[in-house]
Amino acid sequence: MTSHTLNELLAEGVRGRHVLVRSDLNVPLDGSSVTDDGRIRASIPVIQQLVDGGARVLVSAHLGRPKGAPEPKYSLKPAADRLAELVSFPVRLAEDTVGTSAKGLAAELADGEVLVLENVRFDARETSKDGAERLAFAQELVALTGDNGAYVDDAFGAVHRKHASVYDVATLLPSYQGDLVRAEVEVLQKLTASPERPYVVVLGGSKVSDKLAVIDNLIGKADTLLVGGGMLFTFLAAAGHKVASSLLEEDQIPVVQDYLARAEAAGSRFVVPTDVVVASRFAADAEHEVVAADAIEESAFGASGIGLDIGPDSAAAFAAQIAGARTVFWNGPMGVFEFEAFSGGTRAVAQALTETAAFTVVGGGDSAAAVRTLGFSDDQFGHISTGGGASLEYLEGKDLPGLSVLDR
Ligand SMILES: Nc1ncnc2c1ncn2[C@@H]1O[C@H](COP(=O)(O)OP(=O)(O)O)[C@@H](O)[C@H]1O
Ligand SMILES: O=C(OP(=O)(O)O)[C@H](O)COP(=O)(O)O
Repeated sequence: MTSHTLNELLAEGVRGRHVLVRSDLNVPLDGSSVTDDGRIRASIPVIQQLVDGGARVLVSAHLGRPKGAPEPKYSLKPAADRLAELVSFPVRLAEDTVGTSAKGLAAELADGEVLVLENVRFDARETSKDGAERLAFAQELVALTGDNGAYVDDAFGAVHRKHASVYDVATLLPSYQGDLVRAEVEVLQKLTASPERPYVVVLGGSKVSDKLAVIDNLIGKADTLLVGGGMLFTFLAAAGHKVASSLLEEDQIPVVQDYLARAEAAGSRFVVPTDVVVASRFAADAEHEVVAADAIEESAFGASGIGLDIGPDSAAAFAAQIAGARTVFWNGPMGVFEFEAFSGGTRAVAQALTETAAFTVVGGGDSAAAVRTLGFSDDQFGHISTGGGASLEYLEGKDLPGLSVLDR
C-alpha cells in the first residue's frame, strides 16, 4: 500500500491554500518550559516546506491527556512558543481549536504563515469512540481550511490513535503522508521484516495498560523482553509478590499471568527485575532504599513505599542482555528518570545501548527525552523514534489507523 506524499502535494502547488498538518507536539514540560524539544524539531521540516511553498499552514496537535475540556496546564502555548523560536516564519497560536479564535485567525492567515490550533484534546469529540462525534469534530477542523484545503499527517507518535485529527480528517480532505511519518516507517519496516537475533525489547514507562496490550503480539517475535518502569509491578504482582504503593494495574494481573505462561513455548523470555529502588513518596528528595523485588513491602516504608526505579542488580542484568543482542528496541524509561535519585536504571539501559554492537532503536517522547536529559546524544543510537506506543504497535504488525487511512 502506498500513500500520497508531501512531495506530491508540493508539486500540485500549495500557494494560497490552507493545509492542515497533524504534528506530534506532545513534549515534556516543566511548568511552562519545554524540557525536550525533539518532537518540535522533528515536526519543522514538513511545516517549513509548506511555508516555502506559500501554504497557509494550520497545525493541529495534542499535549498530554486532558479530559475533553480546556485545561491551562495542557495548553500548546509552550510548544508553539518553542516552535516560533526555532523557525524564521511567523507562528501564531489560536486560543481555541475550532472556535471563534481559530476561525478568525485561520481566515486572516497570509501565504507562508503558520497557525497552531489549541490542543485538539480540549474537545471530547477528538478521542470519542463514537465515529459520528469524531467526524463532526473533524468537519469543524476541515472547515478551517476553506474550499481548497489539504491534510498532511506528520504525527508519527499518534498514528496508532483513531482520533478525529489523525484519522477522520483524512477521510474528508485530500490527504498526504508527511516526511517524518515516512522516515519512521522506513526504519521500523526493517525491524519488522527480519530483525537480526537475538532481538531484545526493553519496556518501561507509565502508560502501563497501553504497553501491556502491545506485549501480546511481541511474544514469539522478540527473543527477550526486559520489563522495567511502571509495568514491572504488575509482573511482580502476577508472580504473587506484594508491591506496596507502587503503580499497579490489578485488572491486568491475569493478562500478565497469561503472557508468562505462553512465553516459553513461543520462544520468548521475560526478564523481570530482581531488585527495586523503593521511595517513601513520589518526590525528587524522597528517602529511598534498594530492596529485593519480592520484598518491596518489607522496606523501611512498609505499605506506603513506592517503587520508582529498577535496582542496580537488575540494571546490570538488563545491560548484559543488551550487550549480547543484535537488535534492541527500547520504549519507556526504567524509572522516574526526571528525579536524579531514580534515574539509575534508565541511565544504565541507555549506556548499554550506546555500547552494544546491536542495531538500536529508542522510541517514545519520554524515552527520547530521557536519553537526551541524561546527557546522551542522538547519534549514539541507531534511530531515535518520536513514537513509543506507535512504534510498538507497528512492530507488532497492527493496523495503524493514521497510516492505513492514507492508503490509496
Ligand atoms: N516506577 C515508575 N512509577 C511511576 N512512573 C514511572 C515509573 N517508571 C517510569 N515512570 C514514568 O514513565 C514516564 C514515561 O512513560 P511513557 O509515557 O509510557 O514513555 P514514552 O513517552 O517514552 O512512551 C516517565 O515520565 C517516568 O517518570
Ligand atoms: O506521547 C505519545 O506517545 P508515547 O508516549 O507512546 O511516545 C504520543 O504523543 C501519543 O500520546 P498518547 O499516548 O497520549 O495518545
